[in-house]
Amino acid sequence: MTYETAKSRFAEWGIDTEAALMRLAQVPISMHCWQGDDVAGFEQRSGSSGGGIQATGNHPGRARTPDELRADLEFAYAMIPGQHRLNLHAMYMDTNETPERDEIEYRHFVSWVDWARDQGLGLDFNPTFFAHAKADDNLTLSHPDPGIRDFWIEHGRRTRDIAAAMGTALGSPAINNIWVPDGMKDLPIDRQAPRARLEASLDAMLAEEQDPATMRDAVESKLFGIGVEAYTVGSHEFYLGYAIRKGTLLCLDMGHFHPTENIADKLSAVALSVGELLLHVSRPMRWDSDHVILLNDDILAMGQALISEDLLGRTHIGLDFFDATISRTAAWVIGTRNMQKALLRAMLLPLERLKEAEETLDFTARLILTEELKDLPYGAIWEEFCKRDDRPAGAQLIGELTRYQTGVAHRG
Ligand SMILES: C[C@H](O)[C@H](O)[C@@H](O)C(=O)CO
Ligand SMILES: [Mn+2]
Repeated sequence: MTYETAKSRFAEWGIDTEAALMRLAQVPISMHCWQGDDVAGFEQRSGSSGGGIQATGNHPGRARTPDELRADLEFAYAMIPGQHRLNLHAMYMDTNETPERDEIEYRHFVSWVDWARDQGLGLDFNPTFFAHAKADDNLTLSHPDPGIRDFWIEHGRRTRDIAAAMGTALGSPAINNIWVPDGMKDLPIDRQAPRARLEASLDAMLAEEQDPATMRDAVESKLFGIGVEAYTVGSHEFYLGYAIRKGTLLCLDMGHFHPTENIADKLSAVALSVGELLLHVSRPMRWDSDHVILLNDDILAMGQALISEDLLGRTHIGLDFFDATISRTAAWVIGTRNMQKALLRAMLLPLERLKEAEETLDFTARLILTEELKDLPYGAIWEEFCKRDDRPAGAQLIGELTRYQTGVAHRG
């Protein structure tokens, strides 16, 4: 079906496809650097990923250097319509020096900033509280040893300064997202003390005021991780309360809740109490497995919540998945495009009509509408979106992804 035919099919429902295409082009997705190298990072002194997160698989083509990772990212962005962002972790420093985590400085990341500027990308940032000897107890900011807490507080402080410098350099605030792996394998006696220590450490880390035009703090909760099955210090209730009281962003990772919970449902609930949200869009399979996101019901619901509840303006969309059993570049491209497709579908809904049916309690009309709308030609609108930005779709995309993967397969 041609775009023009599809456009008139949508117009019959009062839907303006041109407005949707323009709107979608304005939505940046923050693509996570760690899908490109299985969360290994580029520190000379790094350890294993630890912290209960681990990429599984050994598909050829893992990026081994910052240059390889940037080349892979350039290819991936060239396959994705729109202008986007890169979400960088502190462990992805690009330097011949060997700074400890509590010694990192902006200059260790300046090559990323120069590259991002050239590529027209915004940057987001994260302290790395895992893959380090001082995180081996699975306790960092909540560790009972004040020396260990101070080490991580200093690391976190430095990442805020680096994020602010990145935001200043690129003219777009960097979201600095805090996730700590802290927890216990078996049942704790005192669940309160580590949480009180985590709160005090976060307060110390965030004490210096930063300009929100350059950087913003986010906190990411979690249910459990491998090795910390019994107790996570930074649980959802902990961080929800913290974000509300301290005015940080709240990060909702779709893999960090009980498997039957609907994460899209949480947006409108927490948005009444927190100003801005960060999403880690992911696909948990029975646990926080971080599978590449599909265009499935969960992602469609997330897109719909963002559009229908008008939350796009205060939600930063980041991705968090890592699969080492498939082409890593294809994983980025497929996942990011799926997020965009979910947003596009939501932008192509006749929302006023649907909301009116709901407001008047005409649930029959609402059901008829939602089901009939599923037959509209969304694919033709998406293809037009790709075409206008000179991005491939369908068989052409498959060819490009295969060609690139073949070219990087020789890497160890
Ligand atoms: C690498 C990220 O910081 C990490 O995936 C974190 O966001 C997370 O979700 C841990 O489970
Ligand atoms: Mn996450």
